[in-house]
Amino acid sequence: STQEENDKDNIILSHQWPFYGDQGQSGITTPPQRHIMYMTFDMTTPTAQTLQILLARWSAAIAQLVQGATVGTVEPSRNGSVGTDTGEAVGLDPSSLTVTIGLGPSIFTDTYGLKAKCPTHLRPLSALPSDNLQPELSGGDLSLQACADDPQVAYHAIRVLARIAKTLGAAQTRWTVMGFGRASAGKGEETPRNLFGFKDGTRNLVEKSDFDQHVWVQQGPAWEHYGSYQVVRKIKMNIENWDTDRVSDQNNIFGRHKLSGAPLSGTHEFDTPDFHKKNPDGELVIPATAHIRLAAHENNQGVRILRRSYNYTDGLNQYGQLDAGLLFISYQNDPAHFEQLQRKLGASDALNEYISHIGSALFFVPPAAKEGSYIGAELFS
Ligand SMILES: C=CC1=C(C)c2cc3[nH]c(cc4nc(cc5[nH]c(cc1n2)c(C)c5CCC(=O)O)C(CCC(=O)O)=C4C)c(C)c3C=C
Ligand SMILES: [Fe+2]
Repeated sequence: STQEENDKDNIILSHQWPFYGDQGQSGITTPPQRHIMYMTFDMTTPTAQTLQILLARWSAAIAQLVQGATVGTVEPSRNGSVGTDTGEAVGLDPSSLTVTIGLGPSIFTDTYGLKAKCPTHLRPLSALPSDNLQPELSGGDLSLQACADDPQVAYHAIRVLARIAKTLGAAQTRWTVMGFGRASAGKGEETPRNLFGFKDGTRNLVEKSDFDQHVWVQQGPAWEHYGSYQVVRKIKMNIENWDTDRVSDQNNIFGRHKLSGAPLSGTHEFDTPDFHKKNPDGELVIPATAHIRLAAHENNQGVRILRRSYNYTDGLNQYGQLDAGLLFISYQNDPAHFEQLQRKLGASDALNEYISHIGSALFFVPPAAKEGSYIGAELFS
């Protein structure tokens, strides 16, 4: 690659994103970093005050972490003391770290006196066709999405935040996924590939006007504005079977060409798909069951979602096959938008032969904290 490309890459890799702000939390419309450490938590306290302290401590810690700083002493001077920060990110730069906090439906119950504050559209996701969900990979009261260009920086962030939660007696870990090779592109980024070898994120949302229309909550109580709904699906991909399939068949499954990413109706990656085009035999060029036909906004009353997914691997399964897939994450201003798309995909997508949705959760991601405050502060006033 050219010197110019190297410079651009280095600038992106050493970036520092703000934690405090007036609009949405970082890690949503932020151009996807290379790695993710995603974790959910179950509350272990019935006390609203402990939840409040947890959100305040997490916020203060994240504000430090995104600057490449530790959350406290690594090597205390007093002999025999335990360090506050675990130390494995010392010497690594901020690496574009963002940590995004999500609140699950179960936070907004009488237990914490928060029933009346429940975000307008927050509730458990509906059961959807082709769901194969495992309870131990689903749900959670809180979520943390740490993304960074260095996996060790993302890992460290989650590790110290989980430790804070445990020390407070506030929350314990529930399920986690470590992901790599961002499977969606931000503005100006080249479209990356998922583990099926296809470009993923070609027709994703990248413009601010689209974020305002489809991603950020702009209605309802003022504190919800610039919040968003985070849908997470752990989707297992049957890689060995996929690899035995003819590429022409794979192209028909997505409705795009594998190498170029162009829609089957066009020649370049960013050509607009023509869903009406037929071949000389009168057959649809983008088949009726193609993934992009079923998911496109043109065929879904204009519904659009922001995808921010990552590839993951869990090593090998009990048969010695690759145990891997997509940690699908989407942001939208109403979870019903995701459900509308997945209801259709789950019923008819040709891709279903090769994938299985094994984990699922929904969280409300509150707006960013103002300097001096913390995420979710409005819940307690
Ligand atoms: C319910 C939402 C979606 C799920 C779940 C989903 C799973 C999934 N997708 C791929 C790979 C690709 N998806 C692509 C496009 C695409 N996918 C969704 C939604 C879901 N995908 C949308 C809304 C779109 C855009 C459709 C359009 O407007 O054209 C593509 C094509 C390239 C692109 O535009 O991103 C690929 C490839 C996998 C592998 C997967 C589950 C494992
Ligand atoms: Fe997709």
